[in-house]
Amino acid sequence: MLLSKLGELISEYQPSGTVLVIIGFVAVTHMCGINPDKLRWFLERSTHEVCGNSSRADVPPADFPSFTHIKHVAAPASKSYLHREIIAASLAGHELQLDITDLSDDILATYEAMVKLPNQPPRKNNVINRNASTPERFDIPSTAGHNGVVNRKGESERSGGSMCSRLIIDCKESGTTLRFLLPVVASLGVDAEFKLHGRLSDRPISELNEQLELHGMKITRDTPDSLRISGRLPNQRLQSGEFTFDSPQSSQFISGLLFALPLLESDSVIRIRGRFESKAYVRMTLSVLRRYGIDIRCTSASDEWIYTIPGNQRYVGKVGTVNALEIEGDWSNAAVLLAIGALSGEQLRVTNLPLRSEQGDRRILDLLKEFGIKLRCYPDAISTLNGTVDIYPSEGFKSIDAIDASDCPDLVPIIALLATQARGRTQIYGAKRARLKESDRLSGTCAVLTELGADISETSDGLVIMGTGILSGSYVGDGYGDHRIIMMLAAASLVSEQPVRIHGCRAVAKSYPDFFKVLGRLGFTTKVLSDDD
Ligand SMILES: O=C(O)C1=C[C@@H](OP(=O)(O)O)[C@@H](O)[C@H](O)C1
Ligand SMILES: C=C(OP(=O)(O)O)C(=O)O
Repeated sequence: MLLSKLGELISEYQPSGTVLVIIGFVAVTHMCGINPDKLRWFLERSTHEVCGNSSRADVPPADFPSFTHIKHVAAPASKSYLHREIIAASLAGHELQLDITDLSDDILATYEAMVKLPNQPPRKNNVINRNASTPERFDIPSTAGHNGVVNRKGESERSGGSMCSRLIIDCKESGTTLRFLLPVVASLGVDAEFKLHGRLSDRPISELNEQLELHGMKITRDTPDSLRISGRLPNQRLQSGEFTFDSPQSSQFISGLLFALPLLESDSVIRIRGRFESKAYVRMTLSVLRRYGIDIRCTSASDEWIYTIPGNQRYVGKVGTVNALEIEGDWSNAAVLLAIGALSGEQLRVTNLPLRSEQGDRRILDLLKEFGIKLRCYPDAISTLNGTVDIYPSEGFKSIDAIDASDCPDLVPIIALLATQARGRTQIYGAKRARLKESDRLSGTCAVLTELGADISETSDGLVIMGTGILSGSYVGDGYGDHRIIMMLAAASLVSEQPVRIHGCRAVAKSYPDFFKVLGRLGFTTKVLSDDD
């Protein structure tokens, strides 16, 4: 029996709250007439197998062109790059449009904020400009959270409202939106109130706030779900200078400042000492900034990193439309798709993957290989930046002694699931910050996999998993409302004897609104349950 026939996933979509949907995975062969992959095969002159982050030409594998019956799925656009691109394109002065079909909640939060912000710091007379004709004050409807409504095609509609001088930014549950836009707003000299939802009100922010306060800003937190920022003095904006962090709890503090500090009148320095985790995300920030003409110099020595940021810079970019097709694929979400391939016992092709990438979560490729999962990667013929990964049925997974997750914290839940299928003991360490996400992802992952029957335990900074193979427990719950745990649970249904029941699956919209639709296309079937089922 195929593993893929074992799993059954039951989920509840909100906000209806009463509708339960059963999703069972059945091995449905993908049927297609003219196969685009086959066509691409003929167009390609050569195939490359990519090892690590370097690529070498290779002869095509003997079984390579057998495309017709392969299930395939394209990775969605990278959420992290989308946030960055929207901010940079907007600061470059564009009338921002999004061309994205499956817009996630997090990206919507950043977009809605950026279309309301001026794109340049105030001029000497303190007039703030969104565009040439924008007045000094913002037109902000009084209903917080629903202003600047954006349809999913990306057109901004303002619903009218009163004039007030404080901008409302609804971050939803997006840490990136909050931590990137706090410094950006401060650099633009805008008084703003950030609305925080779900776990975002508990996630670390004080280290960034302290630095902003040391540089001319006043931050008030009257309630946990709201944070206000303004200049300490009237019309004061963020002051340049030295910003210091000791083992920062989030790299997003650094990325946010890197977006903001080039806009200040004088030069600044960011100095980081101690442990600097999730560094790959800062590299992503720097790569976007470079494309927008922003000059930042980095030096590092043992446990100190210094970013030197000249002031008075301007973002320069050509396009005002952020198009999902021009953003590289998301390795964090692709990791779940690749794991589904590995666990299903069938061949799966994941396309739209940047084989060379700054994304730390590209690490999943190396981890899959270390787990002993057979895969092949090859770049696209037209844009060699993009590539495809084929996952083949594998005999059995090998455990991995030690996985340092300090640069890829978002992979922790899905790695833990893969480790349950490996022969032996796998330890994940360096993942303390996984506790500081949409949920405590170490205890959440440990709890849900334990309920499913896995042998897993928590350490202070990671997880220890003894591979057991097929999981014989059962799970009913909301996956801690955490998109990454919910997606991992969906994948776990492939190796679980009992149904996996997830309430509130809508939480996946934080990063991957189409996730369950994609599962449907891959052969998972859905069934609506009544409350009595
Ligand atoms: O900058 C980014 O895009 C992100 C940085 C990481 O956060 P930390 O730096 O807080 O680890 C990551 O977990 C998050 O999902 C996205
Ligand atoms: C932690 C995440 O995002 P953010 O920090 O932007 O909320 C995530 O997407 O897993």
